[in-house]
Amino acid sequence: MGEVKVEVLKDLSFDVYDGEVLAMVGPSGSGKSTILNLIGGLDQPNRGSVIFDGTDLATVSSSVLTRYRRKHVGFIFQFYNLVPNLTALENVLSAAELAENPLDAKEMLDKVGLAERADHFPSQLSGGEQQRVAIARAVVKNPKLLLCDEPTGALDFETGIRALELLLQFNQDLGTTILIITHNTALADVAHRVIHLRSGEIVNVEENQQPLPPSEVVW
Ligand SMILES: Nc1ncnc2c1ncn2[C@@H]1O[C@H](COP(=O)(O)OP(=O)(O)OP(=O)(O)O)[C@@H](O)[C@H]1O
Repeated sequence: MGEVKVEVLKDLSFDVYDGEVLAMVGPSGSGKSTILNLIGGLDQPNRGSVIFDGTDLATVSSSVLTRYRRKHVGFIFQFYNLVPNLTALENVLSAAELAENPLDAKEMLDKVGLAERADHFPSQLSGGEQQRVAIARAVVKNPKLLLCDEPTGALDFETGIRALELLLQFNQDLGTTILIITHNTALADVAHRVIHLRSGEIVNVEENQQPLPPSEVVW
């Protein structure tokens, strides 16, 4: 940033295993979003590599990166990021149309319990419902990787649990690898592995021998 050098991630190295649910937890500013943006192909690092199935995302062109995002990555954001002038179904269809092997958009809306609300616009849906549409939109592409940035951050406790349950259901049914970044350490209890970050460094990696079902998580 001009004269100011901001070193965000330092000597950071980790693997994400196929089919796992991995949580990255750390305080504000620890670098979680930066990591998600690198893995999601939204940013490229100044140094180092980000390897997905043998391809180093750090060195590919922006069009290769676009294809990578389109084909392999589903994003879920804290504030849903639905397109306001498209209905719930159209939001899901818009993602399906970009994908090579999409799942059925109506079926995905049904799986998140919103088949009846398919023709409603985001402004006509509650926060939890909007997040469920966002989950359907991310999953309909049938991506290898679901990247979730504080997926329960804007939801009340019960609605947050419901969103978590849906994510884990897709992990089980489709084998989708899920990476959740959060400052809420309670969310980490549902993950298979947890990486703890502080100031751009990994301070600890733990394996949850018995991940909790979302219904038993409390925050
Ligand atoms: N585009 C940028 N330019 C300069 N510094 C940046 C940029 N993006 C992030 N940073 C800095 O990188 C560090 C990590 O930010 P990041 O957003 O990855 O953290 P985070 O753990 O996701 O935080 P939060 O939980 O608050 O979202 C912070 O010090 C931030 O100021």
